[in-house]
Amino acid sequence: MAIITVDHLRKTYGARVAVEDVSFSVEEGEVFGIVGRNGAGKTTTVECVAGLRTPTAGTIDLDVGPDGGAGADLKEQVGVQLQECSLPDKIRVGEALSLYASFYRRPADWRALAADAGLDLRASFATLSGGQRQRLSVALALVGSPRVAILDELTTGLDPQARRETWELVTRIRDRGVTVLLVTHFMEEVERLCDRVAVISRGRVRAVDTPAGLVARAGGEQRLVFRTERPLTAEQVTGLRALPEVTSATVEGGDDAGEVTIAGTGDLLSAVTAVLPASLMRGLRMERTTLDDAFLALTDPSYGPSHAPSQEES
Ligand SMILES: Nc1ncnc2c1ncn2[C@@H]1O[C@H](COP(=O)(O)OP(=O)(O)OP(=O)(O)O)[C@@H](O)[C@H]1O
Repeated sequence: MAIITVDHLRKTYGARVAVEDVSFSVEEGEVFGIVGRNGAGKTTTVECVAGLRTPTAGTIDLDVGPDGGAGADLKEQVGVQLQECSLPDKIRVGEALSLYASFYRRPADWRALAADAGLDLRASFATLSGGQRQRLSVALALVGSPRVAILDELTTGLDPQARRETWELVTRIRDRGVTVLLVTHFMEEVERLCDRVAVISRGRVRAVDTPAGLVARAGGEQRLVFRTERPLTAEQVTGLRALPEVTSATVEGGDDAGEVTIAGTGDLLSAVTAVLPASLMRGLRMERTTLDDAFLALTDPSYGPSHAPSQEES
């Protein structure tokens, strides 16, 4: 069942079109990723979903409460962690959480949230590391017991250990049944956390799929690259190209130094070694299409931070 349905969302800031035409739906209980280059319109999209910005056109349906996710109910049912978590330096973790809890009719057990996020209730905000601040911002987003958590660029700037701890926290949130809308730049994060993902480029959705589905769309191909001691014979090349697993076989140079690249699908290595003994191959390596390749193929490199606005509008 879809808990969020975004239909032909458009958002402009004055003459600037931040989101041109975005549609997707998020199923209850999934981690749904929004990925795109800088300035693609990700934050604007999730801010519209959170009710923090008013769409210029299009609709957003949230199936989160008896009144369809409007007004006070929306604020209670959607927890938001936006890019920067900023609190007064001297406020303690426990004070921040209990203050936020007081805003809600049905607050979560904030002590348990802090424990789950590995936070010391007595620590002041100024003393927290980047990872601890991000985990505090997630705990603050969850303090109203929302059914949907929106997490925007949660792990940007974190070291690998802090990033992993934050990923584990997101996994636990999902395991508790909270639907997660996750904005990210990191394909590794998408692979680890997201059930499905929308790729946004220039304010439009280019694809909505599982991470594996996106890789498959980009070809999902494997490449075997190696050199041979002796040049391949014409029969060997013809035999390789005739294999059903092989989509192309190219030989560069054609002499002893020639590099052979065989692209294909399925059990490519077994198929190729049945025609060409592995003992003939030198420096064999296998390359695969990655989620990074898929992301780059789906997004437009000419759009980026250089399109930043000269002034803030709302
Ligand atoms: N308040 C605003 N006023 C004017 N323009 C804005 C405003 N907020 C965003 N924009 C512009 O709208 C476009 C989309 O911005 P948005 O922040 O949604 O992109 P993003 O994909 O989240 O980017 P990033 O990954 O850099 O955070 C950009 O060109 C941005 O400069």
